Amino acid sequence: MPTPKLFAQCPDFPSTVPMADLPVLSLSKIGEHDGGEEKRLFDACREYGFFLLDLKASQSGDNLLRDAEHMFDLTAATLGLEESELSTYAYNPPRDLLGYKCAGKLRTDDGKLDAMKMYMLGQDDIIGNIPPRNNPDTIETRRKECQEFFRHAHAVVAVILAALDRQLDLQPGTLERLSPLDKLSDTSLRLLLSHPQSIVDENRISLGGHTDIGTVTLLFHVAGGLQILPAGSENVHGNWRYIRPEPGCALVNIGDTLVEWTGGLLRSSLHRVVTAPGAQASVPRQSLAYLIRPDRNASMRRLEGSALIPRLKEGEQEETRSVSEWATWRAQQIMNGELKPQTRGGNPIQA
Ligand SMILES: O=C(O)CCC(=O)C(=O)O
Ligand SMILES: [Fe+2]
Repeated sequence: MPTPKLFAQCPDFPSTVPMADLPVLSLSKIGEHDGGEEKRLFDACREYGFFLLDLKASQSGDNLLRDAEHMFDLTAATLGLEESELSTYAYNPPRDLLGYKCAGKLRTDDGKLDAMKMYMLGQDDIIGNIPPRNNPDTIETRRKECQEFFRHAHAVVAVILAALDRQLDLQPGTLERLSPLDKLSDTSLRLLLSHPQSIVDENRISLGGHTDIGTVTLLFHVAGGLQILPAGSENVHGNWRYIRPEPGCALVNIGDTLVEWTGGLLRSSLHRVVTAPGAQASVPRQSLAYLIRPDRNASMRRLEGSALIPRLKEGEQEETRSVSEWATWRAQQIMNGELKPQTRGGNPIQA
């Protein structure tokens, strides 16, 4: 992502590192219900759980690119504040995931500590579904810009969800109705920053391997470093593939909730962030993740009304928890080390 302006400020992504071969799909074509483009989207969501979304040549895409650029400025201003000020907004996991997370709070796959500073902005706070939370002035003075980002990002995700409804043979509007902008949810915008190292270790994991818990994530990045583990590959350094950031594109990935809802048809892939490759390692790395979570009271039960989504097999238990109960349970299991995140779903469609 975002615009050529930000890419011009970053050294080139090297062509010599192993890369994931993700398709680039056009938001404008998906918005016009182009059957071929929608099929490619569906295939990518099942094979990789990831694709690049070209936002150019679309009014809603252009709006979002402009907003994302504003959010890059906001990230630099917010995460550039003194640690002593940021720590007064510290997040409080697993109960409250909004606010500031300093680097070194999380354990990565190799047992070391992460290197990612983050600030999480809640959609409910920014849109006004709840009374305003207390955020640093860098954010409070830009509430309007943040609102624009949330609204435009939500509109772009709605186009993807509508295409998934059609491909999954669901009633029109099914997926969007489960994640409305005006209902309480844990949808958030994560502002991320990692600083360059004085001595570069290209294998340093700045954010450990994970899958996203929600439905869909839109990611905006300029410097590389994000990697995905191809399905079926063992989790060793040599198997991870870099994703090359592309100007004018957002990276889209499927989260665990959509794997549950589709009985494992769609895939959520393990991903992580390492040192940005080549000369990019020398610059601060910023990114933005818009993480969509459904209405808190929605059910995690498999979606009904689609002939493609498999029914429960003998002995399989129906998931009856709500979205928020399931998320708390899963986060707790991961924190206790009882569950190791891994790629899920991508199961073949039963004839
Ligand atoms: O910074 C990135 O490129 C990825 C961030 C990410 O995966 C997340 O916030 O869930
Ligand atoms: Fe992620």
